[in-house]
Amino acid sequence: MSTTYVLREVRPLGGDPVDVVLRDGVVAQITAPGTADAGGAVVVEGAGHVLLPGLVDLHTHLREPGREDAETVASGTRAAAAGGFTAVHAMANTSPVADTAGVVEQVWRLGQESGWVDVHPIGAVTVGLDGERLAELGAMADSAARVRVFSDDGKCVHDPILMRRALEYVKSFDGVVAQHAQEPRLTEGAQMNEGVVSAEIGLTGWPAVAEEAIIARDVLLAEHVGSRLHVCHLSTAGSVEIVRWAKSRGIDVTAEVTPHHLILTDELARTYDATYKVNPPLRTAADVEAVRAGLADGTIDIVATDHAPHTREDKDCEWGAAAFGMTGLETALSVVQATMVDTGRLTWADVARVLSANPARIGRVDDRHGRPIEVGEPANLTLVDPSATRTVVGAEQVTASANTPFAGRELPGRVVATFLRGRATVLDGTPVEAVTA
Ligand SMILES: NC(=O)N[C@@H](CC(=O)O)C(=O)O
Ligand SMILES: [Zn+2]
Ligand SMILES: [Zn+2]
Repeated sequence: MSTTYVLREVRPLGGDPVDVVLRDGVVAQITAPGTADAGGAVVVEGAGHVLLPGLVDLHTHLREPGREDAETVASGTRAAAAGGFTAVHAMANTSPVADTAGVVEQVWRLGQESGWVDVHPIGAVTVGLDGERLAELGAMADSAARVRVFSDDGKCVHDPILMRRALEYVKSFDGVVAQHAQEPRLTEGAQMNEGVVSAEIGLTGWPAVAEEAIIARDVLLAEHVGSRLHVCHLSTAGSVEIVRWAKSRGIDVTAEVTPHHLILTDELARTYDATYKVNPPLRTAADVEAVRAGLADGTIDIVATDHAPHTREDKDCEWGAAAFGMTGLETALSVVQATMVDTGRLTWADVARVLSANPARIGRVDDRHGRPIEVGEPANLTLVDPSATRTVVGAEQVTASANTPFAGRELPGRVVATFLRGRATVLDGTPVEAVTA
């Protein structure tokens, strides 16, 4: 017998309060506030709390296999649940690279065993991420992991003929190529955004054009072959303009922005604290405004965390030697609330779209995730207290790594509870131990 939950006086998508009953893995009942029968059920008091579909991350680095010292599937998915997620797509830049059916099935199985969220492995586009030969995309698609998203993330598929072939290939199984848009020659030795700050502090710059040139090329390739393209972690005002133009032409492109690119700027590089070293780099305040506007008007489809855990040895060193990347699963929703909801640019219904329904659709897991909150739907849900505030402490994060850029910052909102198919993975803001699938 599974536990029945009554979510008392919660506000689905920020709307009017209702009671929501979860039983046998689904939303069993939605009734007037205070009226659901609590007999035999666990009651979660939710007055003022917003109920969202479980969040879906299209871009998570879980590091297993290969860098279990930074994160494992178990620790990363636990962090995901704490952040309100019920599904994550695990990037392929592991060791070995997830470029065969064997490796994606291994990650898929580890996800099943973890039980915190559904793990959907992303397959590499090229063998070993080396940009030279296409990986066995079809074998990964047909595997038990049912891969639909392919990416060499961490590296750009820069050879245009390989990119074209990949876009053509994924069409046969409704897949998508998620591009890490970085022209390699324009970014050799790059350490941060190219601009006023890089010139002043003397770090090698990563120019906006290196991102924009690849996105422009790829939307044209996607149009030419009639395929589906997804742009990872878009970060510049020019990139937003190109995607807006491509969509106006009917090109089948979707785009993501990370929480950190919605709030942080390259001014932080002046600290020389490598926590702020990330790829693509933090950009200018004008870029931050442009990506917020692009997210608000639908040019940017989703927020994806690009959760990139790294060990202290790889981050607590001089800027030039440090790894690129920052954690994000446990702060994503709060950053979206701070930058987009509390500023009046998105409603909670919009948040459900950009952090759940749209990523579920792009990753083709929308039969289970990103669903409307209705009777009979799978109970993949997250309950948020938007009036709470918290100060982020790196060492208190659930992820196995401490490289959060928000340490010491006060952020709004707190994930109170997360449910995966009606089972609580988080209650009272704390992961529920001993979960099994
Ligand atoms: N974002 C990063 O700075 N790093 C990512 C790779 C990537 O997303 O490009 C990583 O794997 O660490
Ligand atoms: Zn990337
Ligand atoms: Zn990434």
